[in-house]
Amino acid sequence: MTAEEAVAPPPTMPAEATRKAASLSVLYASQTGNAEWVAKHIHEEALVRGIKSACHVLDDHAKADLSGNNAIVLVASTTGDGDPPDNATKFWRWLRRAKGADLEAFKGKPYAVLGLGDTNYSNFCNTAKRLDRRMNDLGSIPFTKSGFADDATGLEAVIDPWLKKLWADLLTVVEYDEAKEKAFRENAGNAESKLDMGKFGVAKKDDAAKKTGAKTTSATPVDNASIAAVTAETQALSLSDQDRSSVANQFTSPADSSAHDPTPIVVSPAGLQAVTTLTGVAKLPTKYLEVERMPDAERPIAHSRTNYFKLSAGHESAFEFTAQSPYLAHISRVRCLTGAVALKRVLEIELDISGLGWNYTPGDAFAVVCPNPDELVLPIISRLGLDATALYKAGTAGASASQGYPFSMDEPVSAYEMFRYHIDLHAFPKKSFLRMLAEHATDTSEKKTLLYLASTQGAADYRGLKAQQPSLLDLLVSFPTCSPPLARLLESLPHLQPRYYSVSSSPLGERETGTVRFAFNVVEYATPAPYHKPVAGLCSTWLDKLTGTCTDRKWQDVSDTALTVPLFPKPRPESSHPFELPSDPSAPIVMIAAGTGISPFLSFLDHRARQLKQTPPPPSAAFASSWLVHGCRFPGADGDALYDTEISAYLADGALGHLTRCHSRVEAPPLPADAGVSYKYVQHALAAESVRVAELLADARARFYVCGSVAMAREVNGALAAILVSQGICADNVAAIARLSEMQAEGRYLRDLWT
Ligand SMILES: Cc1cc2nc3c(=O)[nH]c(=O)nc-3n(C[C@H](O)[C@H](O)[C@H](O)COP(=O)(O)O)c2cc1C
Repeated sequence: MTAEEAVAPPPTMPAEATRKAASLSVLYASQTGNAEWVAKHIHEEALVRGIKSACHVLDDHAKADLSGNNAIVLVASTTGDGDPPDNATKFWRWLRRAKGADLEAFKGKPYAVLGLGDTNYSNFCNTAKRLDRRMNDLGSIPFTKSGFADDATGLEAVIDPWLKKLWADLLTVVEYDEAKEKAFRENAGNAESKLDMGKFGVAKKDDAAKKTGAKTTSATPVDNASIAAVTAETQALSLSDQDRSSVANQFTSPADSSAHDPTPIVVSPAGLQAVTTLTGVAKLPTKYLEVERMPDAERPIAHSRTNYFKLSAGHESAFEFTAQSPYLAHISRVRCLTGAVALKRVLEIELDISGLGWNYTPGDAFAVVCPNPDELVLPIISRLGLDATALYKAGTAGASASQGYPFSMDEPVSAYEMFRYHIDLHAFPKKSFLRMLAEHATDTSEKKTLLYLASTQGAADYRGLKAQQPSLLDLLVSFPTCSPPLARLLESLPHLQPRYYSVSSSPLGERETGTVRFAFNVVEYATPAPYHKPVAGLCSTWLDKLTGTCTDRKWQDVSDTALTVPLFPKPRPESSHPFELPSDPSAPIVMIAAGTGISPFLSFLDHRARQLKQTPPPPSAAFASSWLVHGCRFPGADGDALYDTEISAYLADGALGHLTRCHSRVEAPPLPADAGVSYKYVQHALAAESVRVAELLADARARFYVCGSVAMAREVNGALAAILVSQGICADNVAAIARLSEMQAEGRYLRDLWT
């Protein structure tokens, strides 16, 4: 989809809507921080442009005074399987029930919608599209075209042009202070999107050149020759071909290098060499934050590490715990679910949550608030010339209270705490961030490279940058003369987001033992060729190290009671069809999973196994029509067929009716003794069992659950559609896909997916 196609048809403001709104309300719904970041920057820029603006998360819509004379900008992402983010669930509930004056308030209200989504998922930008429809139905009037940005191709391809148009259109519908708006425009050296590379003059002998031994240039004004010279520096600054191949060799064996070793980014010299003028250069982020170091105040790192989350107050109910104020759960046990031939280790951890008061349901999830590793945090702090223990207070320059901090700064925070607990150090660098870095690079060649990456001409290299997945440390190492002030970094970098995990245990067990279990892959991979940089998953690596890099298949008690995992329960989605067992225990269920996608199904099966031991137990045949289809790579004790022992017991006890195992890396898959037939991938198993699958698809009581990667879910969806056609239930593929969408809407086809 092109940026043009991602935008809805042009709106028409009726003639009567000529009175300008007195203020702006920016509302956002965001699961992992992208939409929040965009919304807060719209709000901050509005303030600087002299617009009376407030910014709130959708669940706090009451604070936005929607009944007032305001224009609304809505920025919303989509999560789950087309679901709204957790921080919009209360808003949807309110909107469904709202009547009278609450609904009247939307009539004639000017609004704009920006959606963030990912076309890898089937319900692209569903939240924003639903919001758009609802606002329209309520009589609100779009004052600019809706934008739908796609994470699969790069959010900025849509967001940047949408923002440009937003500002032009917004000023026609909302009052603003003309002097401030004029000052903003005049200060637009920052906002200039067309840059003559010559205006940066010549490269001077600088630290980078000294470091790399590169030649400096002297030609002025800058022409192609000097650009070429700059390129030579850039090349030296990055990696030569020889370096590149040695880096590649070095990183083909990730064990030899650490995922946190600083890695200079690679920029192709050819692109930079060709340009003399840059166009479409991203705007600088709005400056709004003032950060002050508190004199003679410091907090030792050791103190921060043991006490940081203890500063948060205790809570009465489980859902009062949040990312800022998490519950500290002790680790009781750990085990490794995979054997020696598995390509990825899968760990299961048991946590003591006896003090949390969380009555979870099988299929629920919780968030782990993981810190950044010290191997990254400390070099960044040192590279920026900051003192890790120094305490800082932040505020905004303007009188109006801003909510654009990367985290709550009501209390002083040390530099160490900011970088360890709050800032996402692996966030993909936005073009506006690169522009900001350019502003603070003293070396000409670094400045040019950064501006080039933030421009239209640098688009291919910018994509290359994405493929390299640079950390903040990688960027700072690649541009050694660049030292942005702390305030600019805090404005530009997104929050560190918690990571969500499905429970793999039953709440019936939790009530007995006060524990919850969850399973996860220890994420390790290398970036694509030619970079081959080792990457480690942030949270899974932290949990792995915390529990002593366990390889034992048997549960290991964790005796160190100081080891805690900060967490909070994920609120149940407002959706009427949560990922949970049907209330009728005899309703047929088909659970389709690959890898650790089996976790919520373990929770289902553990629950049913415990129910069978209760008095009175459910009827003996109650769970007979349950079917688990699970895909892994290698079977057996050495492989990664997770939970073999438990699943055999569930089959024997009657908690599970049927099992189909799929083994993708076995040429002629052996049939495990107790496991029925084996296939390569889960979609093959479904296709081979077409008749049975078709009966279940046609059974209004049956539920299909899918958990795992989006890629796997796409194949499963295709296989189910093909069965609907081949078994004569639907006339063609179009009808079959529509039938599956209906099943989703009815809660008969539930998916919990990740990319
Ligand atoms: C677990 C998960 C589920 C997602 N589900 C959808 C989806 O159903 N539809 C969609 O368009 N995008 C989906 N996305 C993509 C996000 O909407 C997209 O990455 C967006 O930039 C996230 O913005 P946020 O950080 O503000 O939440 C999903 C992303 C994740 C991680």
